[in-house]
Amino acid sequence: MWHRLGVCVVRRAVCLRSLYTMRVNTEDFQSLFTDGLKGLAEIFEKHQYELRMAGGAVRDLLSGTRPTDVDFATTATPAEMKHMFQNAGIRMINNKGESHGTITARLHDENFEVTTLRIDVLTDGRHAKVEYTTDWHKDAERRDLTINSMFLGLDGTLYDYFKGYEDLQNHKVRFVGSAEKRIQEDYLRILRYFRFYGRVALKPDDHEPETLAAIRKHGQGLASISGERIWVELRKMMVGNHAAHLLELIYDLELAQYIGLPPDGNVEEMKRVWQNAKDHSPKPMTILAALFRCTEEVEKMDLRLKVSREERNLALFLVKHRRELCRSKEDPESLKPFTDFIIDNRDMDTQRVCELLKYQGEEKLLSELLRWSIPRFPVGGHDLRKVGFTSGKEIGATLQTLRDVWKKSHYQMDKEELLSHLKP
Ligand SMILES: Nc1ccn([C@@H]2O[C@H](COP(=O)(O)OP(=O)(O)OP(=O)(O)O)[C@@H](O)[C@H]2O)c(=O)n1
Ligand SMILES: [Mg+2]
Repeated sequence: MWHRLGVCVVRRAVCLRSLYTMRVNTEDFQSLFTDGLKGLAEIFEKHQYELRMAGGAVRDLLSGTRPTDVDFATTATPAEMKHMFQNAGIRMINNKGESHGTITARLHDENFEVTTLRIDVLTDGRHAKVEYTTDWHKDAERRDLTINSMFLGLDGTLYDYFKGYEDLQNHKVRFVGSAEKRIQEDYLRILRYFRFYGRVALKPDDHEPETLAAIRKHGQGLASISGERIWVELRKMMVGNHAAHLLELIYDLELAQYIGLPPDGNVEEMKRVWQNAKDHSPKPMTILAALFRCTEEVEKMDLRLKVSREERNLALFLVKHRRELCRSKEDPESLKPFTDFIIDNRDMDTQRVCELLKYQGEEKLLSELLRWSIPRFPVGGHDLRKVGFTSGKEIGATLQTLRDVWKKSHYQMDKEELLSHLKP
């Protein structure tokens, strides 16, 4: 499979502190060389600082996907970079990253984030105090997973200090060195592990026992991580492979309570819902909603994770309506209970009901609803005034009656037909 992707063009194994190098020259790699990147490469070369792609982008390129954003690493310090960019008249933006070694340069309308190689000298599970280095191996060593610890030179040379490429080929997710140590440096890495497992592993439940033991041992550390960061990871995990297995594992490892999920979540229901929905790109919240037994649990989760208003409303909607808003026993093929519900609740978007159908595993009704568009009720207050109604209260009540008639007609009746209902 890897050869098909055209990754291995030249292989040269160089034994240098167990460094394994080879050349990458895929179309995706070549396509990254925009005028901006060429300019960036030139200026680093001119000043004889090394510049390599780092982390996630290298992982993505080696697994045959074009990275959405590329982080760069360099031997130049932030001060050296600033000096170099200033002299070359290159604009730098948002200097917020500078304190942890990142400079963002803007070339040909493109931003390039370049981070100085570093060692984490002090970590508290959330933040790190860093020291700059020119040692690539040391920078790789402080990264979370072997598959995220590789660098790629702009000439295509892969620098792989911890067998990340081998792990990627074997679909293995492993921490760099000691899992316990890496986790204690940043507890969010527990969720990152799950997220990347969903991306890389072929089957569920193929974890290294030591990794799971380390996660179980340090799970409580997640309590100190901000809800926003947790939700970013959890949401990405939910759209990857093996999401139900990973959520169940979160329960088995007793992590749920630290990340805003109900400690006694309904895991069996969640697994059922995942089976129902997995082929229909369910929203993360559609699957999570199955864990909640009542709306109070949704509120608690929201307090911790600060999900978007839309996500919160979806969870509340599913928990409230998952049982009673369902296909009718008499006419199971009919979409009508669902479309009536949408018509009755004018602020209800069709999407939310689509998520409900995914939750319930109603494939056929789902594809029908996706093709359905909300019909417009053809009568307004002014129409009733025209035919002699004056009292607002009466107009309101009559409109409601006409709405019911219209619904019974499967939204087929036009204005004239509906108004004719008013006449004796
Ligand atoms: N808690 C973390 C977060 C990040 N990293 C390192 O920083 C790189 C960049 O981090 P980030 O952009 O957050 O993740 P990516 O791996 O690039 O994944 P994505 O594709 O989601 O951006 C990672 O590859 C990894 O080497 C880490 O070691 N520990
Ligand atoms: Mg990234």
